[in-house]
Amino acid sequence: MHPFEIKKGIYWVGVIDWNIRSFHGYSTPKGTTYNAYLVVDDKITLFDTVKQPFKNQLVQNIRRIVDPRKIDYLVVNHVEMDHSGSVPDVVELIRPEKVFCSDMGRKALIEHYHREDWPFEVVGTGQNLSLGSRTVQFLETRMLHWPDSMMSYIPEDRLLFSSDGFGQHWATSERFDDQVNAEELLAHAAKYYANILLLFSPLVQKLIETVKKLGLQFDMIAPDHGLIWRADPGRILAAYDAWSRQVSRQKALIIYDTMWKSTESMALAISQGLGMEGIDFRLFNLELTHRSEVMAEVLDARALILGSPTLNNGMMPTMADLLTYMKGLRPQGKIGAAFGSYGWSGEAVKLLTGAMEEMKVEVLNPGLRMKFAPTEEDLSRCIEFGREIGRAVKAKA
Ligand SMILES: Cc1cc2nc3c(=O)[nH]c(=O)nc-3n(C[C@H](O)[C@H](O)[C@H](O)COP(=O)(O)O)c2cc1C
Repeated sequence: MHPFEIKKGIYWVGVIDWNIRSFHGYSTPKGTTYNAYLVVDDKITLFDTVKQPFKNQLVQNIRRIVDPRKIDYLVVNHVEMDHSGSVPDVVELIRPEKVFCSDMGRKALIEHYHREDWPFEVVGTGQNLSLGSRTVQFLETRMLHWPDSMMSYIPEDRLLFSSDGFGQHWATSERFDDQVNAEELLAHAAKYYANILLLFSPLVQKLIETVKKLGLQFDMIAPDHGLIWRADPGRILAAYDAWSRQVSRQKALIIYDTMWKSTESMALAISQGLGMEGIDFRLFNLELTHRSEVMAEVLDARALILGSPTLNNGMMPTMADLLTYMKGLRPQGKIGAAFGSYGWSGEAVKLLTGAMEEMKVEVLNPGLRMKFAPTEEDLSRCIEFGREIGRAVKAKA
């Protein structure tokens, strides 16, 4: 993909990764982009690089605008290798006067690439760098989502290079929010938030406060993945505010696995009960749905209803996988309950209940266990179980 001028003298020089399908446990069925940006001013400055196998494409893009050796500064907003993987080659090629990064960024770059000799210049919130007609204001965003993370704001252009914040894993030929379907874009941004930033929600709240305190205005928010927000940057800021406050709606998820469909028939009956109470619900069979798709739905759900048959005195491995993943992402303010079929010892429901308690989910009841295939009467109990959860969902509003 050719470079693209996003504002006068400011270029997207990133690359599109159409083929990536998995990102540290996160499914990326539609690929991603690694965005890097070049600001041509008295001091020519490159903001971030790309994943190492794409370094030639990055350099080609830069060459279409300037001779890479004319670049004066490199800013590393985030050290994770999808953005810094090309830093060693780029530093070798451009020989920058300075490499700007946070204090933690300098440490992490050395821990990754073992080059203490690079011309590091450590910067933090409140520090400004003049590029000539423009200024870069650095904004440290520690643990959003790594200790080294920072963002760079150019007040003259009201432009924020937001690193991994406000990103989406979505490979497109379009570069801006107004060129794609708005709902689809927001869904990608929500999935990204739920799978990468959810656990840092209190820090997102702090960032929103800092942005307000500093009076930063945005014409454009340019993340390191996906599309650039220019039509209405306020929309993604408002979404981050809601997601980080973990605002939920009257929605319940029934997440389950099943070997011989008894747990599945319980799931369907429970969903009938939820429907009778007017609750939006979604069913996810974990054999068919990736954990990261489930997390995207967890974001605004109020109830988590987890089902597993007992397998070898435990729960299904897909459920254990989801619980490990979800626990790390720390969803808050949920209510929940467990269910499942069993044959003789029936431990799964208790294990699911315990896992939810560990995640601080407000567990509504001890759960519903049924021996082998449920009878009609059993299914009526499942419907009532769903209704009880539905009423709790409404009461929590
Ligand atoms: C390989 C295997 C291991 C099982 N282990 C247990 C067990 O340890 N304890 C138990 O109560 N039931 C056990 N069961 C029985 C299932 O829990 C029971 O068949 C249940 O109805 C399956 O629910 P499903 O139709 O939703 O898969 C096991 C079944 C299979 C196939």
